[in-house]
Amino acid sequence: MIKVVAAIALRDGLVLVARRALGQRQAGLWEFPGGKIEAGESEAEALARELHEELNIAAHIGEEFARTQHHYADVSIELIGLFTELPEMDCVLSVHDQIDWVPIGHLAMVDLAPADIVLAQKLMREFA
Ligand SMILES: Nc1nc2c([nH]c(=O)n2[C@@H]2O[C@H](COP(=O)(O)OP(=O)(O)OP(=O)(O)O)[C@@H](O)[C@H]2O)c(=O)[nH]1
Repeated sequence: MIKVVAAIALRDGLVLVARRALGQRQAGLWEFPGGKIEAGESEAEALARELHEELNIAAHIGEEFARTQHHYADVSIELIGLFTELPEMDCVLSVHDQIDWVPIGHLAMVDLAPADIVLAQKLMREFA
């Protein structure tokens, strides 16, 4: 089971999603940005590192929102969503080709990675 941390960034009823670029696993699908936890890292440290690597931003990582497990054909992941505050600055994309702030209530219409659907449903229940 691979542990993956993902940013749940909320602002004025919107949530941040990012689209995986061509050449990535699950290319074209949207996700909450983040990545795998490396040896010796806490969940928050891993997410801060990933957001710096992927979006070139220094984020403040907060409490856990939710965690869920998903079994893909070739890999099983535990996806851990952590509330994240992003600075008001432009992101520089590397593994994504687009980012968007979408109304939380519209998450059902976003083409999300399958593992993310449980988190999206909880966001819609609690914040939409
Ligand atoms: N970051 C992220 N990964 C997700 C989400 N949902 C989901 O199924 N995943 C999957 O979890 C895995 C995380 O991999 P990643 O590619 O983002 O992580 P990483 O940067 O550490 O990977 P790498 O250095 O091995 O390329 C991928 O298989 C990705 O498709 C999500 O919301 N955020």
